[in-house]
Amino acid sequence: MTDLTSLQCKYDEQGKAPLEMDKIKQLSADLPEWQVNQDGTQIQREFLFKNYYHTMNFVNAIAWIANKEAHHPDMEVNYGRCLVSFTTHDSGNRLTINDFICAAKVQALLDVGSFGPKLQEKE
Ligand SMILES: C[C@H](O)[C@H](O)[C@H]1CNC2=NC(N)=NC(=O)C2=N1
Repeated sequence: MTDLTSLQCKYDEQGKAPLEMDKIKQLSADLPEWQVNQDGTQIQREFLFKNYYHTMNFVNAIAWIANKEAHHPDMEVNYGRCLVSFTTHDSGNRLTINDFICAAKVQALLDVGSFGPKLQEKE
């Protein structure tokens, strides 16, 4: 299967095409920690961090990805928590391939030392 992190968001017809449920299920198998909502319009994951500093470090990295890809998640940010939700507004708030590409890139941040599991453990 294609590694989603190796793809760039698409702004042609493919990037705007809402995904069918079969495709959503297939793509979300690569992102087991993320939840697709019941009607298949949003994918989200909650990330927990030790403190506000680490949370904001992560939020800033997500913002960098979002600006680079021109695809922006909703983020709910608390002291040690960030809820990241992707949907494609330009497609009537449906899921597109771009949501999965960006979710995979956010997920991959956890493999980087300065965002990794140690910083998500409570002190
Ligand atoms: C013009 C600009 O690229 C578009 O409005 C982009 C910006 N970021 C976006 N982010 C998300 N999540 N969905 C979109 O449809 C979207 N569209």
